[in-house]
Amino acid sequence: MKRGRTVVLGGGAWGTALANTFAAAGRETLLWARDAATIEAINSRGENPRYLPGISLDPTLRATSDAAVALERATLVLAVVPAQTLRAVLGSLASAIPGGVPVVICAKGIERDTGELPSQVLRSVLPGNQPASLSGPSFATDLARGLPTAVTVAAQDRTLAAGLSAALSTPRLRCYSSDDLTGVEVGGALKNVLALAAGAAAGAGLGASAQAALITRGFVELRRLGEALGGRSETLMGLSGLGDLMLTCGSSQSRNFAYGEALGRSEDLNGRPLAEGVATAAIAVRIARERGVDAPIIEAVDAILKGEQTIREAVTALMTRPLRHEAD
Ligand SMILES: NC(=O)C1=CN([C@@H]2O[C@H](COP(=O)(O)OP(=O)(O)OC[C@H]3O[C@@H](n4cnc5c(N)ncnc54)[C@H](O)[C@@H]3O)[C@@H](O)[C@H]2O)C=CC1
Ligand SMILES: O=C(CO)COP(=O)(O)O
Repeated sequence: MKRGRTVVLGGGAWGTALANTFAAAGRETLLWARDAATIEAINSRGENPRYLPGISLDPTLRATSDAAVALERATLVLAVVPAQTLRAVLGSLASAIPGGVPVVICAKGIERDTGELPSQVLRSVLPGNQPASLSGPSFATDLARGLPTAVTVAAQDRTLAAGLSAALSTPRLRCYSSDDLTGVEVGGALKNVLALAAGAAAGAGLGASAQAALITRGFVELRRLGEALGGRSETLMGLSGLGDLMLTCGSSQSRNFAYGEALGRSEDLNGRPLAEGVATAAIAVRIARERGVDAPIIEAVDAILKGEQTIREAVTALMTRPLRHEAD
């Protein structure tokens, strides 16, 4: 793949952390953001106090709100805005994104209104650009602090995926390539729903045993739904499925886990940071029903979020389901 300018769209926690990683590795990188104060803070003080407070960014990282100038010479674009805003953001930038340039989506979610995965959204908005997805266990604050991790970069075309993995890997970010775009996207989206469940169990004080049982059975649902949508089992067992599940279901550093925890403690949920799993839970339930996939934990998460069920009621319902063979 031709090496040139990487443009990261989105000045939130993950967009800033990724752009910072590439800049620190000496790659020509430009961060596009809409918030003037964020751009000013990155360019003049090397920090993003709103999304990555207390972290010093690489002095070479530059940010701009001028999409036309940023994207003019882009050879690679990363879309790092919330999944539910992806269509609007890409739509507004469509004329500035050069045709043929791969667009790597780093959002984790399923579009609530359509049931489309981020790559499907991209295909409908930017038919002249090949979609790819970057997903795996990777807290923005870890990466921004220079801590190492490994993720998966997927594209339908195996050669493109391998090229992207080489282009995006740095000494701190090891990118494995995959041609299972659907599996990688579904794994990243559904682990957020299960992190809400794990957080709610922790917040409600259900104990470590329940937590482990919930995550394990939740992972069965992630695999069932992922495979029903066309993802491969081994992908869902990889960094973007199991790997990210292990990370986000075990730490309050995850915004989804922390949201679930607050829910479990009956705390006020207004004004909390982004928790992608909330929107994804609703559409995942619809997709599971349409495809005849049994997903009781995902259903319970959605029902609790909608106030249709209490955590206590959900636990009783899950515990009294007909007994079954584990592997069925
Ligand atoms: N924060 C993390 O540790 C990780 C996040 N992700 C995923 O990355 C995606 C983005 O997450 P974060 O950056 O953490 O969220 P964030 O809440 O920190 O930032 C979101 C950014 O998107 C921007 N944005 C929202 N709507 C926009 C619009 N209409 N036009 C332009 N910009 C808009 C906001 O201004 C903000 O800069 C999510 O799907 C998340 O699941 C993936 C891996 C790690
Ligand atoms: O996806 C993530 C880590 O891999 C971040 O998870 P949260 O969005 O729950 O913070």
